[in-house]
Amino acid sequence: MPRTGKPFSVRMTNCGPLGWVSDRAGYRYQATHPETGRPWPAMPAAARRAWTELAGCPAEPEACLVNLYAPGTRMGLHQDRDEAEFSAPVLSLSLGATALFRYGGLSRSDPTRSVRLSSGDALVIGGPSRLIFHGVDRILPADLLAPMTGPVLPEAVAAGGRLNLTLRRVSAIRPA
Ligand SMILES: O=C(O)CCC(=O)C(=O)O
Ligand SMILES: [Fe+2]
Repeated sequence: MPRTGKPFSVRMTNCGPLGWVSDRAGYRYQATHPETGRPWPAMPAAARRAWTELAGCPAEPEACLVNLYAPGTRMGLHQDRDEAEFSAPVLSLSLGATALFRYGGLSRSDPTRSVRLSSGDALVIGGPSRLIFHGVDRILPADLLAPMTGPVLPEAVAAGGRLNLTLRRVSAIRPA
């Protein structure tokens, strides 16, 4: 995290041409993994397809942030504003355990509501809502989940964990 250098409780990685990274210096997008110096892996085809079908944005997504929530982890209320192009939405895809997702308005002090994001849910944060405050209050215990059929998560995700993919356009879209 900026200033402290401590890790977030939510584990993160990226795929696609650009990845969102944070360290003592702050937050930024970059084309390579900060430790290995290697490019991020390609975005899964299913995620790119979801962008084409749901984002309503002709430009390609450039970054896919992968958040891994172990049971007991959360993400504080924040805005996604490290991108240079706010006309493109953030497309969020949820897998695994259900999250209690909180969202409010364009000011931190605006009233908030919460909604459950379950495995397979897609959420578009865009248009006039592109800069709303949002976060994850908690990951619901597995016994509250609807029964899931088949393996939905990689083995590396602990039981009761959640994966969230956010696809983003990072750089300004050039007029055609
Ligand atoms: O995990 C989620 O549903 C939200 C993730 C998020 O807000 C972010 O990565 O910026
Ligand atoms: Fe966010």
